[in-house]
Amino acid sequence: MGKTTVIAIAGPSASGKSLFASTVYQELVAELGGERISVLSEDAYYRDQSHLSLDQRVLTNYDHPSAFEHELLAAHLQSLRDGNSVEMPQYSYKEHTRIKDTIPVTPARVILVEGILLLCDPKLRDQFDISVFMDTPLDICLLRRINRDIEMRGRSLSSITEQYEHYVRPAFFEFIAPSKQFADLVVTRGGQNEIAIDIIKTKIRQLLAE
Ligand SMILES: Nc1ncnc2c1ncn2[C@@H]1O[C@H](COP(=O)(O)OP(=O)(O)O)[C@@H](O)[C@H]1O
Ligand SMILES: Nc1ccn([C@@H]2O[C@H](COP(=O)(O)O)[C@@H](O)[C@H]2O)c(=O)n1
Repeated sequence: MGKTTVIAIAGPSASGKSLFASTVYQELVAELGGERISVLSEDAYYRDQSHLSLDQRVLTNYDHPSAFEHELLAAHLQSLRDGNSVEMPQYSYKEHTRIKDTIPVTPARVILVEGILLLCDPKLRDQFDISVFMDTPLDICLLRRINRDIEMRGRSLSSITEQYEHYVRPAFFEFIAPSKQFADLVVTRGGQNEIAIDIIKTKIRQLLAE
């Protein structure tokens, strides 16, 4: 296997990062097979809070860098670059903590990693060869987050709007928007921007052909 290339996909919550990463991954796996591409999620590296009660866990600010174990994500990316498999944690948005199971991730020629604060952290930025920022307007993100969090994450409308006002929106202006400067490619509209998906797929095909 040649040198590993890590592609980061960052941007606000519900901007389409997961959809973008999974579309690129699934379309390339259908075309080329899955052995040479892996996907990681920053959300899997939210800190374990199993020592706290559920009432205490809901008080955490999940949009602040301190909520993530970025050291572990950076270490896992380095291990994958070094040719070693890692056990990626799994996270429950309903329980607000990690679950016991992990997912084995094998070293791959191309690693896609997606998450809100990836480009804010210098030790993570050092691990990225290509960085993409999903520049979806914040009002569209909010509408998508409301639908997704009610359907997929077991949230009420009032809990979503309260969390959004106190934590999600402030973190966008303090951490996420300023991190756009570190992106190589800025993608408008979200996870269904077919031209942007095609550009990343073309780059990955080139890397896999080297
Ligand atoms: N371009 C788009 N058009 C319509 N819905 C979209 C688009 N991009 C993403 N979505 C939807 O918005 C929600 C949030 O997208 P997701 O990929 O989970 O965002 P993120 O990973 O950035 O939080 C999901 O339900 C997804 O299907
Ligand atoms: N227990 C948690 C953990 C995280 N969140 C929110 O998830 C967002 C990041 O994930 P995306 O898929 O939306 O990028 C982040 O904005 C957190 O507020 C949560 O609500 N509960």
